[in-house]
Amino acid sequence: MTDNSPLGAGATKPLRLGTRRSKLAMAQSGLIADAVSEVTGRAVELVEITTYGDTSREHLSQIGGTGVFVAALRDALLRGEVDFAVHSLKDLPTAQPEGLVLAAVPVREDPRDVLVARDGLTFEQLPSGARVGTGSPRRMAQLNAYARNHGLDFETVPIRGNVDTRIGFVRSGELDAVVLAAAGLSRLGRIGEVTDFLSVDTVLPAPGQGALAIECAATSADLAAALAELDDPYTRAAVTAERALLAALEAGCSAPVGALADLLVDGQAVNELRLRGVVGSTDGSSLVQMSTTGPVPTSHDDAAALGRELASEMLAKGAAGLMGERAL
Ligand SMILES: NCc1[nH]cc(CCC(=O)O)c1CC(=O)O
Repeated sequence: MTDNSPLGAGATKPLRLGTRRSKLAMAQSGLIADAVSEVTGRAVELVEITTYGDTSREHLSQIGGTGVFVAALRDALLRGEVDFAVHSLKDLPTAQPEGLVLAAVPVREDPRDVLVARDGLTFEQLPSGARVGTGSPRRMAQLNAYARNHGLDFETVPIRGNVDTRIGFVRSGELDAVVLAAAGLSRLGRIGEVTDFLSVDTVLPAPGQGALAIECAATSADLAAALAELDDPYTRAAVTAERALLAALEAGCSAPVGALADLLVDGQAVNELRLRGVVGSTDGSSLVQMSTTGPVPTSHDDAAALGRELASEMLAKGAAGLMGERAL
């Protein structure tokens, strides 16, 4: 049964980790490669796979948003060209494809968004007319809503590109600031360039932000079991709730939806999971922001139920109307 499985008896070749070629993907894959090598006792080699998202200059919203970076990696997994893959969980479509399993969700990094601004500027210090780059409708909606509510008048500017490109807009003086995920910068060793960490009360991160997903073929049961040693049950529960919220809103990864689940700790005991969600129009003129709590989930279904529950409350408050506004 395990004859041609990657961890089967007699298998001696390195495990093949399919990865995008971007610096961020390589950094993430490198970290997981080391961890997998440790739990399996096997060498891991990186196999570079180019995706349409890596070569296209179009805006993500135009090429379909959800999953453009992921499809090629998944095809390689399903064809058996690689044994496993590492994704940024926030880029992963919520539907789990037939034939693949989410073998592990390791401990999440800092989920927050951050500002990289010229001259060390913090968010509150952005001057009137400052140009703040982000390609994310979620970030735009929340930044613009905050500006409206606090009398700030910076301008959000749609951009795309990898981390180097985006920070480059600030270094060249084209933009005053850009907004990025802390986790990506941290994995690239560039967290020192952050000039402000945005409170999640101001900008709620994308569902799954800061977490990685390790995926393999469902037929590689022994590999999936070994990878599961890298799973963190709390991170898994949190991102399951966040992604169930996203799915129930019928929104994709480029929709203006933020979600963050975290554990509420009372004394020493972890006793509740809180889930916060936000949907907004990209100009920030309307925002549906809600929160719920439930017992710490002990199953995938319980975690997902919390997400669905909050989604239906948000839909009752008009969330669907805001998500129609997909354009940058
Ligand atoms: N959309 C691209 C993307 N996908 C994952 C990360 C960062 C790492 C993470 O959130 O886990 C980034 C860059 C960013 O948003 O700044």
